[in-house]
Amino acid sequence: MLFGWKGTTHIMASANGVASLQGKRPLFSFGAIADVQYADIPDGHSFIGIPRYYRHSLLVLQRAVQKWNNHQKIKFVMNFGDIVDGHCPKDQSIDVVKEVVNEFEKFNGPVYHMIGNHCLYNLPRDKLLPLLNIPSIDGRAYYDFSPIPEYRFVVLDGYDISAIGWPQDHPNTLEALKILREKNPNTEKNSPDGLVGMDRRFLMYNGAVGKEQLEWLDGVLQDATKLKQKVVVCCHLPLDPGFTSREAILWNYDEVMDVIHCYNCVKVCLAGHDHQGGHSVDSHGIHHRVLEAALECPPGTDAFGYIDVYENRLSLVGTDQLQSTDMCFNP
Ligand SMILES: Nc1ccn([C@@H]2O[C@H](COP(=O)(O)O)[C@@H](O)[C@H]2O)c(=O)n1
Ligand SMILES: O=P(O)(O)OC[C@H](O)CO
Repeated sequence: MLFGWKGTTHIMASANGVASLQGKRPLFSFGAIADVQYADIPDGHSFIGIPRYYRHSLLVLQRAVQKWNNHQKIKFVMNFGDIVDGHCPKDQSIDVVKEVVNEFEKFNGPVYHMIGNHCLYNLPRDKLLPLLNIPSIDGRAYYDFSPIPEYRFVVLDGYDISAIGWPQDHPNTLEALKILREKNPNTEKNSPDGLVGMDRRFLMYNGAVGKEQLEWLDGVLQDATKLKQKVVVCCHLPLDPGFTSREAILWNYDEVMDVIHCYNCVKVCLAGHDHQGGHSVDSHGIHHRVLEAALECPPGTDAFGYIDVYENRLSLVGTDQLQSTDMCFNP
């Protein structure tokens, strides 16, 4: 990790950057929002007492869609997961997911969703993925797309190996439970108590990328390299421990980054889940930007943005809580 910031401490940086950021038109732009976690319930707070505004988050999303539509040059929108909160009454889950998806669909263009732990607390994969329009075989929720020939987006499924979302006897559930048993001795598998350093990520609300998905990722990056495409990797769970809470990272972030670091095509990794947000640049010059959560915006404030994509940088233009960030790289 070379530099970064977390929460409100912002360190300006231009590590592998570019002399002038002015004067060029973006190749394209896309909208971004994370952790809407809507539920029709009164305000509450996280386990450590951070306020959560379950109803207001839908208003944040509505204002986001309005802004993206008014902008007129937003090509698509990325939703970084956790569309609905785990506290949503379960008899409302399907309707609430539909309601939030419907708000996203008011955007005049494609919307790409990814799954988060809270989505999976509400619905199993076979119900959830069709509602989110995630193309899927056997419940897998990873995919890629290329908005222009020069760029490829890879959406990872961070709950591929997970104790939530798969049937209880599914091999992926069993593999996840084995990992949790080995790595987290607490009875409450969401508790990091007693876990040291990076081991604090072995919590039930996180997960891992499985072997098949890793092989798929390798193939996509090989192909992108052949096609001279730059790649943006998106995942609900952050992939870099630089300036992210250790309790929020993908279990096998190291294996995923080992694959990514075999190539030069990945320039930026984007994530949600760690609600306070952050930005780091890893040892290979890859930017990791974790987006601040819509759920934790006090009423009247926002956390969404859009990203202008250039040949040599991604420029995140944030609203209110979502900090603007320039991510420069060698093209
Ligand atoms: N230090 C912690 C943090 C969390 N937990 C457990 O995880 C659940 C989810 O936490 P949120 O902050 O996302 O609401 C929480 O209900 C606890 O069960 C914990 O044990 N210790
Ligand atoms: O979105 P939650 O409730 O799973 O919270 C995740 C934590 O913020 C990870 O640190």
